[in-house]
Amino acid sequence: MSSASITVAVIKGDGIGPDVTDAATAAIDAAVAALGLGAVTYREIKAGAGVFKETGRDIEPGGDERAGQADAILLGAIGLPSVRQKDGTEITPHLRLREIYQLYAGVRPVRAYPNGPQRLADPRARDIDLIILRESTEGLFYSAAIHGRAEVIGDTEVRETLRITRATTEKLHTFAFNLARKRKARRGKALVTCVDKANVFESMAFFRRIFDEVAEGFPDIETGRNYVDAQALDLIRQPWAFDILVMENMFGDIISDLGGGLVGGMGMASCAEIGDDAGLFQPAHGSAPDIAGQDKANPLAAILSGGLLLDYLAEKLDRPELADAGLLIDDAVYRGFYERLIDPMEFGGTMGTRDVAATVCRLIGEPETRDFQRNH
Ligand SMILES: NC(=O)C1=CN([C@@H]2O[C@H](COP(=O)(O)OP(=O)(O)OC[C@H]3O[C@@H](n4cnc5c(N)ncnc54)[C@H](O)[C@@H]3O)[C@@H](O)[C@H]2O)C=CC1
Ligand SMILES: CC(C)CC(=O)C(=O)O
Ligand SMILES: [Mg+2]
Repeated sequence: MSSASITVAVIKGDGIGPDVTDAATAAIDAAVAALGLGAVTYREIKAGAGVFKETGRDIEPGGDERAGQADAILLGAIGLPSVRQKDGTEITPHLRLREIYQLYAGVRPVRAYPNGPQRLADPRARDIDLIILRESTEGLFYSAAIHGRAEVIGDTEVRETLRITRATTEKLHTFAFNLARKRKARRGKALVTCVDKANVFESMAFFRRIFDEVAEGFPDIETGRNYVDAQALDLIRQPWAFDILVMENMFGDIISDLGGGLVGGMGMASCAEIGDDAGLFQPAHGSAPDIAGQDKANPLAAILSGGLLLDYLAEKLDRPELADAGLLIDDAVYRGFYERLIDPMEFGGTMGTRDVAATVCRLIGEPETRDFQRNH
């Protein structure tokens, strides 16, 4: 078993970003320590609205490059509504990182835990376990990734481009079907639904056509097609009926917050952004300025993103034991809810950021946590 050091670039960012990032690194450390897998080296990179306010740059010099030199990138949250560019938009170096490293596959799990937070009264909502797969480099975010890409016509009109390319869309759908095969091996079933607006937009008809083409290569996986407006309805009406939802960038952004809300709130919304050579892991939520600095943020989205990071490194570094460390984080969160040991303030509970993080880390270190969810 290799115990070569793992290097993770850490961008804590703004608002609650630093607090939830500290929680994620603590959980990662606890998981690798529990399995005796050696140490993780963290290299911090300063970026965000705070840095922009101080220096006029959204990331420290050389930060974009150094982020890509690590084995993976861990990010908290970036942005403050009070800090804006001259064009009126916020500070978004993370969009640029997605573009530079072509992190096209935004994996955003939406999962209900037993005794965990619920927003739907229907008992079937206990079975929610789906993945929003959000294309993360193009779509309607293409103009936003790099400032100045929008077409500004004096003070009378602004045009943004919705870009769908065959190359990225083929990779995205292939990623979706490969993920479906992995989930089928574990759960016995898999369904990939293409979520689009192919009734109206040519770009979306193209997105769906490529979905159909890629699907032909995966006859073992069930497929579905849904318009995004109907999908929003279905996610409230019968979210348990879905498995992997693959969609354009902007749709994925919006549907992700709906997904977080379904299983409690944004503090449950983890995220992996994966490209061919790099991966960035961050909660799907923002910097939550309304609760920043009060120890109120739920760190579970960041902690679960840390689990996704370890799972990613298992494959990237060819160290399968790191996937066990990732599962240990997942098992600890599962056990924490199952045994009612985790009670975040986000859901009216008593536990602040540090308390939730400490509880998860303690559970990670207890032998009975191993394989907990598979035994329950
Ligand atoms: N990936 C990123 O770094 C993102 C950054 N942002 C930025 O964050 C700032 C705030 O944006 P908002 O639209 O308010 O979205 P937000 O996700 O920060 O907050 C939305 C709501 O969810 C709550 N919330 C979010 N995360 C939480 C957590 N971990 N625990 C408990 N409650 C949580 C907040 O208190 C707020 O009520 C903006 O500057 C925005 O641009 C927004 C989304 C993603
Ligand atoms: C740049 C971010 C503010 C976009 C966003 O909301 C997200 O990535 O989920
Ligand atoms: Mg978002």
